[in-house]
Amino acid sequence: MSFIKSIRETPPLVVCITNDVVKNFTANGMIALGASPIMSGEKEEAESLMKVADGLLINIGTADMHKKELMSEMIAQANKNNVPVVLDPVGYGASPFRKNLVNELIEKYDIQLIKGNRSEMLALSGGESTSRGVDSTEDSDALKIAETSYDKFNIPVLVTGETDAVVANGHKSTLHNGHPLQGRITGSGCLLGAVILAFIAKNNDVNNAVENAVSYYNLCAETAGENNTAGPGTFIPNYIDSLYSNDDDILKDKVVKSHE
Ligand SMILES: Nc1ncnc2c1ncn2[C@@H]1O[C@H](COP(=O)(O)OP(=O)(O)O)[C@@H](O)[C@H]1O
Ligand SMILES: Cc1ncsc1CCOP(=O)(O)O
Repeated sequence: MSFIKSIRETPPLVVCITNDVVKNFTANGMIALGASPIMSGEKEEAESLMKVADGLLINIGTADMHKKELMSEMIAQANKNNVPVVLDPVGYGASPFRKNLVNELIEKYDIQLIKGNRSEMLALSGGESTSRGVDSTEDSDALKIAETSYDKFNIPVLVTGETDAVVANGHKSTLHNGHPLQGRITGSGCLLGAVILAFIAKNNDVNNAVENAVSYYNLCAETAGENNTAGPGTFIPNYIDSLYSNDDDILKDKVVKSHE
C-alpha cells in the first residue's frame, strides 16, 4: 500500500477538534504530509463537515464546557456518517473534568482508535499514573498498558513513547522508531493523531494504517533529528520539512517493529 502517494494524490479531509497549543503545528504538519486539515470550533457546522470528512480527531488538551458540546456533536455526526474517529485523551489523569469528559465520550460514541502517551493511557486503563500534566512520566511497559486498555474498552489503542504499542482486534505489535527530540517539543503526540487519520482514510485496516502512520511519522523524525538540528527549536521546522520531503520509500527498509 502506497500511503503517502495516495494521500498526496487525493488528500483526505481531516477535521481536527484539537487543543489551542497545537492547532498551527497540526495544520502545518498535515499539509506538509499532503493531507487536508480543517480546524473547527462550532457545533452548528458538525452536520455539514461530517458529510464530507474522511476523519475526525478529538483531542481534549484544552477542552472546556463549550468544547465538550462541540466534541459530542461532532462525534455524533461522524458516527452517523461512518467517519473514523481518533480520540486523544491529553492529560487524562490531570483533573476530574478531563476524566469525566473522556469517559463519557468513550461510553456514548463509537471510536476507532484511542491514542495517548504512557501516562495518559495508564491512567485511562485504571492504573496509578505519576503525571500531573500532559507530559508522560511513566516508564512502565507500553505494551502492557495497551493490552490493559484494550481489555477494558475493546477499542483499538496506541500507546506512544520511546516504544509505541498497538493493540487491536487480536493484533499486538511494538514499534521502535523515533527521535528523543519528539519528547522535547509540544504537539508531537497531537499531530500524530491527525496523521493517523490520514492513513486510516487510505486503509480500513486500522492496525495496518496505525503502524504505517507511526512508522512514517517517526522515521521522518529520525531524519529530521539527524540533519542540521541543534535542539528542539530547529527540530520543529526540520520535522515539518521531513514530513514533506519523504515518501513511501522511507517505509521500505527502515521500520523497526516486533509482533507479539
Ligand atoms: N524518546 C523517544 N524516542 C523516540 N520516539 C519518541 C520518544 N518520545 C516520543 N517519541 C515519539 O513521539 C511521538 C509522540 O509521543 P509522546 O511524546 O509519547 O506523545 P505526547 O506528545 O502525546 O506526550 C510518538 O510518535 C512517539 O513514538
Ligand atoms: C502543553 C499543553 N497543554 C494543554 S494541551 C498541550 C499540548 C500537549 O501536546 P502533546 O501531548 O502532543 O505534547
